[in-house]
Amino acid sequence: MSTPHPLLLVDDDAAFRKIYGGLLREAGFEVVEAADRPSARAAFNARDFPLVLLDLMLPPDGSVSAGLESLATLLGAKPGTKFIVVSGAGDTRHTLEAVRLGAYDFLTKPVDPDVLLVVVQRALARVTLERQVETLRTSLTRAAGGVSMVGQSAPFLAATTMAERVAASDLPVLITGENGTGKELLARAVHLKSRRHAGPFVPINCGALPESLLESALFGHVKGSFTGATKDHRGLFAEADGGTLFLDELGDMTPSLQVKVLRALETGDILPVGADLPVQVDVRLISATHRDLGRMLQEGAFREDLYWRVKGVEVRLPPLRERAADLPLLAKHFLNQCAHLCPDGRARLLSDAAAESLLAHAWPGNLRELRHEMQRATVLAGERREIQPEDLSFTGTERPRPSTTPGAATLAQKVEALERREIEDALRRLNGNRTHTAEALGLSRQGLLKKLERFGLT
Ligand SMILES: Nc1ncnc2c1ncn2[C@@H]1O[C@H](COP(=O)(O)OP(=O)(O)OP(=O)(O)O)[C@@H](O)[C@H]1O
Repeated sequence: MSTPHPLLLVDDDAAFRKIYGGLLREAGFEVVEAADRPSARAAFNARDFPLVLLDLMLPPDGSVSAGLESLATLLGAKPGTKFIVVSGAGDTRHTLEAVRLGAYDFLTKPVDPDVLLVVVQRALARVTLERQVETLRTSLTRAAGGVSMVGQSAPFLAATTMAERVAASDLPVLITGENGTGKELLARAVHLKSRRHAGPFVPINCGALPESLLESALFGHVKGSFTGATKDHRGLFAEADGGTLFLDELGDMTPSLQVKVLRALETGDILPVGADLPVQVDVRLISATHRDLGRMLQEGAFREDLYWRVKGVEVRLPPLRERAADLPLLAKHFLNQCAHLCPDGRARLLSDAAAESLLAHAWPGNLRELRHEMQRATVLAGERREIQPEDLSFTGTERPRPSTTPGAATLAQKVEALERREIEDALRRLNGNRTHTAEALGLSRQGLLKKLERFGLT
């Protein structure tokens, strides 16, 4: 992405700021200026500057010792920032002291413009490198145990930090968040960080099976207990013994099954369908839902006693639109994952324009949608090294054009045709009310509007 790097230029000499600020702007930096210590501190605290050019002798007092003290404070607050100290000729003792305190480099006035640019570029390269290392370190930490959860944004880190904290306990965990936000991946990470990590992790989607099948899948059955039960079946509670049972889409469970699950959790006993005697199991429960269980409680659609039993600790995974800062990182992660789809086996890169399109999109399908887009774009880019906006399905200029004809050839075209039909049907059913249609389809209103525009349904 071509956003200019922000740089803070702190000097009380207006002519110096004008000349060198202009030079740096010409070189592609976004330069923020400050003329005294208080305004420098305010600007520094207000945003993230990878680089600061700092004059030590600043108003209000002009004292070097106050300048050094303030350098130490600023460095303490954001140790990743690179400070380049600008001093007058003959000020060696103080510049060396500044370097000892942690300044990255120093320049002596009068500053040679070429030297300034070299020093600034070198410091910036250093910051970039250090940040990349930090990113890799974060994703490697999260990769421990085979689950790689990418992300550095504050809302994502709040969720994973909370999950890490509860992982070691045996408390039940309820993971909430929209579809595709990474709930199952987080559940696996919690399991792998728990004392049960060597035991089984058994996932089941409670919304994918009708009630009777789900009951027998969870609790097992004995041979002959119903037509088709030709042999004993242990059930997933029993399979998860000593490990973790992950109940995905818990909010989709019918009330009568909720009662049975509650009993199993309260007693640690499960009764296979058709069995006379219960079986004891030792299972940690992690559940997930994209539904608002609090509202379901009020509406009587979810049992309160089960709610408190499964909730233990609730971890909310933010939707992708709330973690835009993670988008470039995640896009790169998914592009790397599908490098094998490229003719040369090398991961495709995002052009600046494509990266901007990603940032402008609402991502109703969250990370799953992003992963799908990156796979699709990788294939469409073919021999091209960079992904362009037209490789993305939501830019409206993708190749090949979406088709709604029944004979549509590719999977992507068929999916799009289906999507369009579903939207048209829902709109008809709900008398064209877009808010209700978006709700019924599990989309944000903005997401629906984009699709309407893309499909020419506006
Ligand atoms: N932080 C992350 N880093 C990398 N990949 C991720 C991350 N979170 C999720 N993914 C990937 O995104 C996809 C969707 O994640 P996952 O299936 O865990 O979401 P979910 O919330 O359980 O979805 P659903 O609600 O539809 O069941 C998966 O391919 C998963 O590997």
